[in-house]
Amino acid sequence: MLSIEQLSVEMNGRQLIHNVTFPVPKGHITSIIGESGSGKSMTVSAILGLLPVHAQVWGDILFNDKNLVEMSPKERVELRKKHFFTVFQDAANSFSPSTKMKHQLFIFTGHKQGHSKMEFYQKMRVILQDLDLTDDIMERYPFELSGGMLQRCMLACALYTEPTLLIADEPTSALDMLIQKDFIDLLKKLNDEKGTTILLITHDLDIAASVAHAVVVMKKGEVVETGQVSDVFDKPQHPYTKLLLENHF
Ligand SMILES: Nc1ncnc2c1ncn2[C@@H]1O[C@H](COP(=O)(O)OP(=O)(O)OP(=O)(O)O)[C@@H](O)[C@H]1O
Repeated sequence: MLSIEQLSVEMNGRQLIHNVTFPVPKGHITSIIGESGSGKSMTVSAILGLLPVHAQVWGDILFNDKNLVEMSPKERVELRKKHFFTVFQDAANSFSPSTKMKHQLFIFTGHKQGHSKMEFYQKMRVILQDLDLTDDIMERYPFELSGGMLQRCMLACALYTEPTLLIADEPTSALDMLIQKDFIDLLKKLNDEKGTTILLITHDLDIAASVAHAVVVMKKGEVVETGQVSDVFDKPQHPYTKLLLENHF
């Protein structure tokens, strides 16, 4: 599905990502973990083609055997629209404050897929219900909804569009503990029921342990360890992973 190979990123003469290699297998949840500044978000920006124009990138980002690094910006936007869906830390920033949710949800989903408004309403209503969101949120503005509700709206878009790859970058960091668990359960459900491949970026080891199949441990722009969650968490090999786990559990 997605394979990151020998990826390096340099900005302003500083190498921020060093020869990063890891797979994101189809149908699995892969979690990138590591402390703040370890390069998790930078790696995601490289995958999404959202690095600043002055960034230099080496290596390969292979998606279904196509190398994203070699694509034109236009081809990358097309591929991203068609196959990827991204949930960021603060959903409030993903929605425009002055537009009702129904218009924004339509733009993120039905419009992208060429559906009529009627088709969109029919499909979205069922999805919202499934996520314990009532219809009336469609008539609300983002500021009238809680952070948890907005994150669920983002997931509703993912459920609607059924992306090949869902990238969730610290999706629960802005949510309180109880809602975090609900959201993670929903991610798990999306993976279990739809087989959606998920790349989950989190600094929260409990979350990675509870939901991911595989983990990628990053430190200072490098991958220090990768493997199945049970292997890495039960028998960490790298001293940095051991330290992370010791300081956590
Ligand atoms: N736009 C930028 N220009 C230059 N350096 C940057 C930029 N964004 C991030 N960095 C640097 O790149 C390195 C990796 O940062 P990154 O944001 O990827 O870390 P992270 O693991 O996602 O951390 P966090 O969990 O705090 O978001 C850090 O040293 C950071 O200071």
